[in-house]
Amino acid sequence: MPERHPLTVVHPDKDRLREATGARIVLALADALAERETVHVSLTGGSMGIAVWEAVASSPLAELVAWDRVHFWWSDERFLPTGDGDRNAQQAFDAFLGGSAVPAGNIHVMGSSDEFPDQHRAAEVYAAELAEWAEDGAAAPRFDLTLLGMGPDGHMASLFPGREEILEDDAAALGIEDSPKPPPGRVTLTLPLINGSERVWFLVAGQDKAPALGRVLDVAGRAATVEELRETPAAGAHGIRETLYLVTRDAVGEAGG
Ligand SMILES: O=C1O[C@H](COP(=O)(O)O)[C@@H](O)[C@H](O)[C@H]1O
Repeated sequence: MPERHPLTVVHPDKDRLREATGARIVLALADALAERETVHVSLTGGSMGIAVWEAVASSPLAELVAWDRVHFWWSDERFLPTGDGDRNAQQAFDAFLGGSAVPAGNIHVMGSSDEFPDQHRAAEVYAAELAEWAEDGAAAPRFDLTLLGMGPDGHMASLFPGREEILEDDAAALGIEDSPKPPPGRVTLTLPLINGSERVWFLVAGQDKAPALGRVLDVAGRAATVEELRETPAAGAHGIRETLYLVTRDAVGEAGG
């Protein structure tokens, strides 16, 4: 197993986290595009997961990126009708994608409740779309960058604590029922899929997340045990090349934020 060298970058507050991460995203994409023709990014929802794309939208650096060569995917989605303001894709569209030069064909949204009978079918179809873009028989394209949020309960994507979905090692995507965070129906990528990413960046802000983030950082340099994964699913995610925890001061239990 390759060694992990996670890095935590502490920002004074949410505004600085948003601005710094917006710039970091643009530079990482520009670097990745210098290495290969097509770059794949996996987005997350949540407060910081959307705010950083507002920062990209207003960044003068954004012109460094050939947006027509970047593909967008999601680590999870709320199973709601197309256009619902609570859908992660809709929020990303409003924050950045809608006003960007990214072609519609590069935007791979997870299925919505007006298109599919249930979230399980939406997950199967998303897994098939991922496989279409994979190289060499893999389950998905290699994500150059995966952004993740984390809830105060330690969930990431739609992989929640105290449940078995975090241990799924076969499917690429899963339908989730009875999510403890609304809405109850969701679609999520699985942990092995997320861990196939070159870079995984967690965006974590707020004092309420300090206990869960503490547990994640305790195991960040090694593989989490099954018990640790069940208690804090976010503790299982890491990138092949890089794992970054981009956090606010209060999220690591310091004053401020
Ligand atoms: O519901 C969700 O929550 C998490 C975390 O959101 P946050 O607002 O606490 O940062 C998010 O990462 C996930 O994509 C979303 O569906």
